[in-house]
Amino acid sequence: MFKVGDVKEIALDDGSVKPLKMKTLSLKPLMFEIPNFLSADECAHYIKVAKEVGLEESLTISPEIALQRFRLMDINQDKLLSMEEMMLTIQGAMDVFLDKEDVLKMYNETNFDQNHDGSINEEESKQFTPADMRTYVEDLVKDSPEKRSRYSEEVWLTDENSVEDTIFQSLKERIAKVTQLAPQIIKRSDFQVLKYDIKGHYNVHYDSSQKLNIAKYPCCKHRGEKGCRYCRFMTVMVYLNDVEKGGETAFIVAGNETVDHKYIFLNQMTNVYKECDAAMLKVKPELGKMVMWYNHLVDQDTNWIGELDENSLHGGCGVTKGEKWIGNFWITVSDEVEKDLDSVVETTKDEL
Ligand SMILES: O=C(O)CCC(=O)C(=O)O
Ligand SMILES: [Fe+2]
Repeated sequence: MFKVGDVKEIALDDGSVKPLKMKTLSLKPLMFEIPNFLSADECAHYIKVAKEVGLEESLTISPEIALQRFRLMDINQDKLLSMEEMMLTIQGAMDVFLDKEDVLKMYNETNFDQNHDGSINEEESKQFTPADMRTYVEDLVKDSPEKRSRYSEEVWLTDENSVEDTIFQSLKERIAKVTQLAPQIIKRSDFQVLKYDIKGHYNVHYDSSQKLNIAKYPCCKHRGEKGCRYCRFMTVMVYLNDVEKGGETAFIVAGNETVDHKYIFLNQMTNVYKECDAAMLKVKPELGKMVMWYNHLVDQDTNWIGELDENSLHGGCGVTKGEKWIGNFWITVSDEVEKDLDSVVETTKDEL
């Protein structure tokens, strides 16, 4: 039905003269781009509102969880933590991507590697605590934010802080039109503005959650809710400015037949700050351009949100000149199409 490279015209009913041009970028994940989805004025508007509401640093792993996760990863179980294993330990616990030189420097500046052989044996591992290592790594990334898994600032634009904002309301209508989803589903999704400075980036991740233990972890109704999983069926992302250099969005395994997570992890392929060029598909940030993709496959029985699409792994490459602003619209649904359709009816009733 879709073919990579195909362009489909979508006429808007809002008086726009030109139809939008939607190009298919990939089938795995199913992904499209629409240039000039937002005008320069609209982009400037979101940047202004984001600044007014106030941006905050984007976080990944909280310091408490980092401490819990610090179990030394002796992958080959030889009771010795090699350089690579130490790099993966720090990555898994703190979402920080060190290279060999950084680990050697850490060993030189601390007493972790007492016999100076470049690895940590059982005896040495008992001489320091996870907290010692965390303190060292936290200090290191203060000056080297490019080693973090994510370096950006963000703000959420919600109906509370933006309900009067007609530009924001019209964006939702436009998204409903191009995604062909009910406006009410779009309405309860989340919109976030992100800013990246130089060295800003976001290493590889999924925007949604795996469909494990559905009964135990139902779809979250609200962002930040605990004990649930993200059901972000689609991501709609708009670039709000032209980036002088860098800042592409990288889909590292787009179009691949299989996705080997172990290989990706062990080879540090998730580090798009360093490995951006290795990605299968890269999208260049351009003012007003929108990209949208499905984070999930379609369930054959329900015709609604299915398994996570493993090919949707992606990240934001490092900004090397200028700054980068984007808007993310996460289309959030529930597991059951009936529930979603009911809520559509409910919301419509509320509005009458
Ligand atoms: O900055 C980008 O290009 C990607 C951002 C992203 O993946 C996210 O915010 O979830
Ligand atoms: Fe993302």
